[in-house]
Amino acid sequence: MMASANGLATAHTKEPLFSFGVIADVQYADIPDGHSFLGVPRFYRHSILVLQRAVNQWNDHKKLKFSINFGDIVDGFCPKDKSLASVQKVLHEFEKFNGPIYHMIGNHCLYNLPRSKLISLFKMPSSDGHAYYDFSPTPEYRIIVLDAYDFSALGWPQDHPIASAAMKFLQEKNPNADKNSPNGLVGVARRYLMFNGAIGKEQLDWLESILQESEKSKQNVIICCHLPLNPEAAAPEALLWNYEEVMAVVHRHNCVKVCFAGHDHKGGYAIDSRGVHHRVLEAALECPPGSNAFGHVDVYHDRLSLIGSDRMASTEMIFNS
Ligand SMILES: Nc1ccn([C@@H]2O[C@H](COP(=O)(O)O)[C@@H](O)[C@H]2O)c(=O)n1
Ligand SMILES: O=P(O)(O)OC[C@H](O)CO
Repeated sequence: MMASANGLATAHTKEPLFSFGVIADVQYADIPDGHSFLGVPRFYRHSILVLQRAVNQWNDHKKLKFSINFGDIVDGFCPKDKSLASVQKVLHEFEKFNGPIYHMIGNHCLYNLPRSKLISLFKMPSSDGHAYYDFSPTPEYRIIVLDAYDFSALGWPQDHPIASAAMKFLQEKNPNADKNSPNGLVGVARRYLMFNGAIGKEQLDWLESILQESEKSKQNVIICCHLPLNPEAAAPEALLWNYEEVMAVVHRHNCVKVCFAGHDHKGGYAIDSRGVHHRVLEAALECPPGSNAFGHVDVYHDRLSLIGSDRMASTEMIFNS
């Protein structure tokens, strides 16, 4: 709390260093409403209206430096002859935002289009065809966007060595005939599902080098990944296969303050044993007509403040050090 001129205590009157918009799991498709495997309603046509309202609010805010889309812009039930047009339709809505949009690849994106096509449609600022990248919006901060499907059975041609290795890995971890079924798997082992994936060795090395650089430059780091990295913040079925390996890299350094994710549509929040905040964002797809799930993040030296609309909970994330 701070003392104000009229003597009343007011919280956080300082201007943020910068602010950015967030939205997750739009999963648009021009198909009737449905539900998840577990019976949660999904509103495939309405979700693009949520995105439109997000972009309007982001533009009205006037001071957002950029926005981040946490993946799954089109649903896997989208008829495959409509995949490209549907992805383009959603991207067209994002393009109405008065600033850059940073995208990431989700499993539903990969049910629709190959990763190479998505990387070019999303205009990812990565070199040599990777779907992971980083950028620094102000000297004090760096944002890292991870590719959760780098090592995955999705999105690579079926005869690609990564697809074969990922299928072999899943065979070893999940004995079910349906590799999307967690039946019989216990606790966090329920994450070994085909709709999840992992950060490959090269990407892990890249993450390590970026975190070393950030630490040297005294930058705070925000990690964004379609798949959650913390079991307290998400259902075990939603976790990145090698979340422990990624968090071991993160915890070797002191610079990562917050990890954001999508994928687990109900959303979640936890602070891990090392003080890193994990915020899983509520999905646009599961907003009943007229409701919303998007927000913006105000970034300060010592904290992040997520201001959510409606179904997206607001969260104050104060750093340890
Ligand atoms: N508990 C579960 C959850 C999912 N599955 C399988 O995954 C597919 C996709 O699930 P959604 O939640 O996105 O609908 C679903 O069709 C099932 O094959 C499962 O087996 N058990
Ligand atoms: O977005 P989906 O359809 O892959 O669903 C993901 C699950 O909610 C993860 O538990």
